[in-house]
Amino acid sequence: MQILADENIPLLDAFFGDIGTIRRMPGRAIKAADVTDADILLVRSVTRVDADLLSGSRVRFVGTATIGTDHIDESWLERNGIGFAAAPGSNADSVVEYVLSVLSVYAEERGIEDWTRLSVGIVGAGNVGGRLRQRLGKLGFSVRASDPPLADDGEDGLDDLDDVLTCDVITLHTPLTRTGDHATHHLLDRTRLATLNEQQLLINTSRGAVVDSEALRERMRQEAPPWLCLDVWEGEPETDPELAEAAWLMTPHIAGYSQEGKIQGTERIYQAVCRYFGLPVRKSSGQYMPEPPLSKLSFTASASTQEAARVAIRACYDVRCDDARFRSVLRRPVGEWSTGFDRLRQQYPIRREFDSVKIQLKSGAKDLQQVFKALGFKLKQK
Ligand SMILES: NC(=O)c1ccc[n+]([C@@H]2O[C@H](COP(=O)([O-])OP(=O)(O)OC[C@H]3O[C@@H](n4cnc5c(N)ncnc54)[C@H](O)[C@@H]3O)[C@@H](O)[C@H]2O)c1
Ligand SMILES: O=C(O)[C@H](O)[C@H](O)COP(=O)(O)O
Repeated sequence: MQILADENIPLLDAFFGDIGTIRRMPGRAIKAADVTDADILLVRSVTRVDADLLSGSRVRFVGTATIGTDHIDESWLERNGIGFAAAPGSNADSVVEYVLSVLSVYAEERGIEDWTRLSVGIVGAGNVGGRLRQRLGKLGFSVRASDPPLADDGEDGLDDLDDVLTCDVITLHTPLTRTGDHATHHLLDRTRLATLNEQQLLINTSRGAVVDSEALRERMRQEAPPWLCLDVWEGEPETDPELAEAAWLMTPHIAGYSQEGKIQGTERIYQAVCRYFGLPVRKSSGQYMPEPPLSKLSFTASASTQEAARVAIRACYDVRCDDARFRSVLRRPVGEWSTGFDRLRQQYPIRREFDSVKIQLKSGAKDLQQVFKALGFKLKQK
C-alpha cells in the first residue's frame, strides 16, 4: 500500500513501516497531485482534506493524528466511502497541563498567594475541558463549565456561557464548528468580549476562530482589557501583530505537543488503519515512549503545598519558555513570522507529561500527597 504522510507525524516507520511504503511531505504542501497514487493519507491539522484534495485519487482511508477535525470534510469522506479516523483524547492531558502551567504563572504574576482562590470557567467540557475540570476540582478551585451539547444529552452540573464568562479565568476547549445549534465559530464575539475586564484572564487553546479576532483586537485596545493567553490564532501560521503585542502569554499552537500526546496521536491512527484494513494491531505507544529526561522530584516536609506544586509543574512544563521562543521569532521581520511559527512546532523540544515524573515525599505529608495526586503526578513514599 502507498501511504502519504505529514512529515511531522512522529514514529511513522515504527508504526506504519510494515503496512506500506511511506512518502513524507510537509503537511501544508500536500496537494491533489501528491495524493493521486496514495491508498492511505495521514495528516495533522495543517492539511485541508476535502473534495479539492481527494477527488480523483485512490485514497481509501484518511487518518488525522489530532483531536481537532475542523480541517477535514468528514461528510464528503463518508459520502465517498473513504474511511476516516482522528485521535480523540490523544493530547488532552498535554493541553490540561499547559493550562495548569499558565494558571500557576498567572497567580504568581498577580500576587495571588493561593491559586485555588481563582475561579475557573471552562467552555467545552469534553476530553480536555472535562479532565481540566476534574483536576481543578480535586485541587479545590471553584470551577464552572458550559457545554450545551452535553447539557442537551442530559449531563448535570453545567452552567450558561454567560455565567462562565464571569469567572476569574476563562479557558476555551470547544471544537471549531461552523454549523449546527451550538456552532463555535466566533463564539466569543464582540458582545461577549465586552463583558471581560482587567481582573480576568482569557486562555484560548481550542482553535483561533472560536474567538472573533477582529473583535478581540478592538477589546484589547479599549479600557481595562482582560489578560490574554493565546496558543491558537485565527489564520495561523500567520500571527496577528496587534494580538501578539496585546497578549500576556503567546505560544505557536503547541499546547498539545507533549511527547505522549504526539506519540499517542500516531498510535490512534495506526490502530484505526489496522481496524479498517483488517490487520493485527502489533504496536503500542508504550513501546516507543523514551525515558523522560526528568524522572523524579523529591520534597521535604518543609515544602509548602503552593511552592511544591509550582516547582513540580514548572520542572515538567514552564509555558514561559514557549512564550519566549515565540517572542524571539516575532522580533524578526513580519515576513518571516509564519515560517518561524512552523519551525518552532517542527523543532519542538521534548516535553513530558506530569505522570512521567515520580514525586517523592516524606510519609505523612498528606496535603502534599493530595495536591500532587490531583495535579496528575505519580507518588513515591520515602
Ligand atoms: N492547542 C492545541 O494544541 C490543541 C490540542 C488538542 C485539542 N485542541 C482543540 O481543542 C478542542 C477540544 O478538544 P477535546 O479533546 O476536549 O474535544 P472533545 O470533542 O472531547 O470536547 C469538546 C467539547 O466541546 C463541547 N462543545 C461543542 N460546542 C460547544 C459550545 N458551543 N459551547 C460549549 N461547548 C461546546 C462538546 O460538546 C464537547 O464536550 C479540539 O477540537 C481541538 O480543536 C487544541
Ligand atoms: O487538535 C489537536 O490535536 C491539536 O490542535 C494538535 O496539537 C495540533 O497539532 P498539529 O496537527 O497542528 O501539529
